[in-house]
Amino acid sequence: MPKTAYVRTKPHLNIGTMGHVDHGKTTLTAAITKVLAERGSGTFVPFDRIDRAPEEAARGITINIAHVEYETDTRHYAHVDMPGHADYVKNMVTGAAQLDGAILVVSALDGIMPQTAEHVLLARQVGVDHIVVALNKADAGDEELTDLVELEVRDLLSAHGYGGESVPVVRVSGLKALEGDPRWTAAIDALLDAVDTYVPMPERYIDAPFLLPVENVLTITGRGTVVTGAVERGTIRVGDRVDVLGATVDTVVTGLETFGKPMAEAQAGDNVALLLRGVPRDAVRRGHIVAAPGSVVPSRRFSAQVYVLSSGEGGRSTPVATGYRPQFYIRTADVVGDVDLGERSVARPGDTVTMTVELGREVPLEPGLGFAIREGGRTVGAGTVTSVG
Ligand SMILES: Nc1nc2c(ncn2[C@@H]2O[C@H](COP(=O)(O)OP(=O)(O)OP(=O)(O)O)[C@@H](O)[C@H]2O)c(=O)[nH]1
Ligand SMILES: [Mg+2]
Repeated sequence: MPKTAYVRTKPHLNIGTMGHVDHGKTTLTAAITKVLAERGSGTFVPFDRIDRAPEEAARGITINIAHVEYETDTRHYAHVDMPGHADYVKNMVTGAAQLDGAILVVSALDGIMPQTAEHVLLARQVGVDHIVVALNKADAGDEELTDLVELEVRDLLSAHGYGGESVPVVRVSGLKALEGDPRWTAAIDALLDAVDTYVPMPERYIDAPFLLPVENVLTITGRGTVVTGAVERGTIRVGDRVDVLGATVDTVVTGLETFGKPMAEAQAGDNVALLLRGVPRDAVRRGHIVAAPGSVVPSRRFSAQVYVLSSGEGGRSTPVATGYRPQFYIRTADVVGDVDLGERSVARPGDTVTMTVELGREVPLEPGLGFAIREGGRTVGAGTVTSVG
């Protein structure tokens, strides 16, 4: 049976749930899909379908299972549920998830915990400009305590430049909404209204040459290799030629889908799967870039402005010096790089410094591109490319 095509009737945005382990991100994600499915504008995705490794669900030409899609009255959303897992935090810090807004989930029972603060800090650094707060587990929380947690969250957001007084804070219960309790399904509606109205539609660079950072690679027997990811800029159609940088091949897009539905044209902001003609499965990896032919030139050397996280923010407790060799997370790529701090030669935690970096391999770079610096599984710095070469 032919699949129903994706029809673009509403603006598309990418959002996600973030927050401390066990505060209820996945339960809330499932509850959102359930409430919207009952409204007739989406498919219910149960908890155990969201909360499993992408590899296990890599079936057909489809999107990374960490994403779910749904529609409100005014918008189409791709929603990525970010477990406290380091790999997903990594997606967030490199901007691979390309979040236009985020739902910060805070348990009303526990209040702000270390990852609540870490995620707010990272969101700020990667340019997520709008956060809506879900004070979850409000069914089990004491009202006065919940008021205190709300104050605490608003303060945290203000401290990171989010204007805590004006950020919508909605008291929800993912668990009770999943059970169909009308008081709490109404709270999910209120949360979605807050997202619809508070997170503005971002500018999309639809006219720029096509670029997609590869997040995941799959094989479909008999059809070929599929890459998935969010389109960073431009548009693409079946039959278009593309370069795969990293794999250094040129090929043709022979299939195009979003959330399992074929589409005629994908554009900046869309989460898509591209079927590539004649590209061997092991030639393409996460971190490679699919781009309009000749539109980007990869390089190894760049200068950047970098903020070195303080130990209180989860960063290092000791300075870094010229010769430091951490991992650079640039788009979906993870590349080792040699740091040169020039005359300054050392940078202490909490400092903002300029540096030049020599990467271990070439990647497409451009001024303004954000990246994270990680070492031993934790984020130690965040920066922006200022010049290339
Ligand atoms: N009382 C109550 N419990 C909840 C609610 N939402 C989630 N829980 C419980 O909290 C626990 C954690 O929920 P998850 O949804 O797995 O939390 P998470 O934030 O996705 O956790 P990680 O992905 O591991 O970071 C589970 O036992 C849920 O049943 C809620 O609204 N009320
Ligand atoms: Mg979870």
